[in-house]
Amino acid sequence: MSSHASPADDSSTRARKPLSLFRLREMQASGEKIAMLTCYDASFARVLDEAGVDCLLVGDSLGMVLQGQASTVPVTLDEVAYHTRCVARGNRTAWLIADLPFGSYQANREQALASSVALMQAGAQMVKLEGGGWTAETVRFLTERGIPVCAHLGLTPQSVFALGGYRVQGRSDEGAAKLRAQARELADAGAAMLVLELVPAPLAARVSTENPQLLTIGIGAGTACAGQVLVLHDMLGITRGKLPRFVRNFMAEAHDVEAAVRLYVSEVKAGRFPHPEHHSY
Ligand SMILES: Nc1nc(=O)c2c([nH]1)NC[C@@H]1CN(c3ccc(C(=O)N[C@@H](CCC(=O)O)C(=O)O)cc3)CN21
Ligand SMILES: CC(C)C(=O)C(=O)O
Ligand SMILES: [Mg+2]
Repeated sequence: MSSHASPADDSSTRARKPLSLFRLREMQASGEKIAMLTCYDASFARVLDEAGVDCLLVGDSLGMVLQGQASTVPVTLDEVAYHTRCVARGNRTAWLIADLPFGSYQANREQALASSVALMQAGAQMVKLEGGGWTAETVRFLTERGIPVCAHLGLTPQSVFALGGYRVQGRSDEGAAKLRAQARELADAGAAMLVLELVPAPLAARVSTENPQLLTIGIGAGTACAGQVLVLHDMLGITRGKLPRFVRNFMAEAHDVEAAVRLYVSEVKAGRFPHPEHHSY
């Protein structure tokens, strides 16, 4: 093989090896940002994978963007499993994460295990659950049984009715200290990844440096996390109504969906998204 790469051999078009937790940790160690998007079907999975998205999240946001519900609370395990099977068929190399929906893991550790098994058997490689404190025991139970877990702190939408709205979390000193303690507990319990949603950028930065064993993924959490995530329909400009400030419409700067997704990936990798002023708190 020639060492001179032809255009067709360029790294952006060359078939990529499937991502692993090991590879994601290498990326974090080398400072390469992780680009994640939500994904709910096979067609988008193929496009996102080919565009270089590192992680696909079958988010329970599907309840809002696909089903038209007012929150993620009505989403069922069967629905997430169905969309996970769809995404798994279209995906080739991206790391595939599925959300445990509301009510599928809160009862006890055994319920969380059964729900996680259903999502893993649907094709997920990692499950995500919301909240801190009581969840640490569940995270330990799952990780000890071979299930990679992503935790989720800050704005946890399944608790929207308890939180009183989609609001920035961890703004007070007490709130920030609590979130930091919960992140540490989740890391100690074996969580490999942590989504930080709608938290002040300095707090997300602090959690990231305090827990090097966690792959932190920010959404409205500033630039310091190991990676970023957005809801696919938001970054493609499809979502109607008032959008969170952390959203950027990449379709407005691109001629087709794949180009918009490629732009998102390159902006995340270059540290140009999120913009500290426009997309952070
Ligand atoms: N389409 C979509 N995008 C999302 O990012 C998303 C969902 N759906 N569904 C589940 C949750 C809900 N999310 C939300 C919803 C609203 C705000 C919001 O209105 N934020 C305001 C106020 C923040 C504040 O200052 O307290 C903002 O300007 O960002 C944020 C996150 C994030 N998730
Ligand atoms: C926004 C991400 C983190 C999520 O949990 C979802 O899409 O459900
Ligand atoms: Mg979710």
